[in-house]
Amino acid sequence: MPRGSKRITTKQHTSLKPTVMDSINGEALTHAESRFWNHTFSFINSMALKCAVELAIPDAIHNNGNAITLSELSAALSVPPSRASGLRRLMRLLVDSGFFAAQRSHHEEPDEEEDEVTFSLTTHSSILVKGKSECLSPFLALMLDQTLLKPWHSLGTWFKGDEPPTAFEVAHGVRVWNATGEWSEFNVLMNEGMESDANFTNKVLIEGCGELFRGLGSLVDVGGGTGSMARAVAAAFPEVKCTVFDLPHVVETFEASATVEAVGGDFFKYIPPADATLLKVGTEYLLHLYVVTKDQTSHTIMKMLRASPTPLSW
Ligand SMILES: C[S@@+](CC[C@H](N)C(=O)[O-])C[C@H]1O[C@@H](n2cnc3c(N)ncnc32)[C@H](O)[C@@H]1O
Repeated sequence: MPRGSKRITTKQHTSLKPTVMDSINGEALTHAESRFWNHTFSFINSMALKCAVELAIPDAIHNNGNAITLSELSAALSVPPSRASGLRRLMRLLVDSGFFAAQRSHHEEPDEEEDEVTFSLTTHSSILVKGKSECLSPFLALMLDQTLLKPWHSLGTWFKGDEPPTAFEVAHGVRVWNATGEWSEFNVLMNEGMESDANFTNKVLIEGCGELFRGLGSLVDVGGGTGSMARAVAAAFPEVKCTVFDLPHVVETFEASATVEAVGGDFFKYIPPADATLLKVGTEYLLHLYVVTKDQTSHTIMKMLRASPTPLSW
């Protein structure tokens, strides 16, 4: 025994207070391990979906009449034969998570041994087909882009200091809304991602609160991004003059119309006056959509339960 070290006798050992570990039986340990594995590798689900969107798999299935075999898919995506088994595994994973459906069909050829699987879209993947107004692919591309994933790797460091205020700044040395101003590709990714998300909430906004907008002369959407919501309000209520208010680099390419214009500025310093102010705010688990009318009454249009990464990482 090395000098200085102390032998722990059986007696000493058994006299130690029982720990949680002592009381975990084999079955519970197996559960704990499988929970641990599932949690540790849950990023695979996000990355597999990201890959499917990058390869445009939902579009390939849609363009093929919503039924495609693996070999047809490989051909449509120009995936070389050496990657065919990888593509099969990717599809299997996404079938498991409900993004695609798989149906086996028996070949009529007698020498064909394997059943061929036909993949089709499910409701979950139908919202990833590009070209439709309700398509969340740009949102996924934004949220799973390296720029927004890097802050998650800095979360531990962020917790250990008071500064800077966000994990995004720990990772990149700049605030997220300054980054969109400095990195043009990230600005496009952000604006397209946010717009695709807004296209989803527009319907609720228009159908859910028509009465609120009736009689208004003007409305300003604060942090309105590319103006998807303002345009939706203006289309449904042409008598409401809508202003999109956002940072100058976000609205610089905005195409104004008779009822929608854009103003660039910093909402901490100034907000253009209007009969009503529209604000979309995300918290940890809720998306809030507010309209504040001239008499300072705040109307909550929508509260949608959904997880948001912003309070932790941006
Ligand atoms: C999370 S995005 C929401 C965009 C849009 N409202 C939507 O729902 O899709 C937040 C928006 O606020 C804008 N923003 C951030 N800081 C701002 C500031 N200080 N002044 C004006 N706009 C700002 C960003 O450029 C971005 O477009």
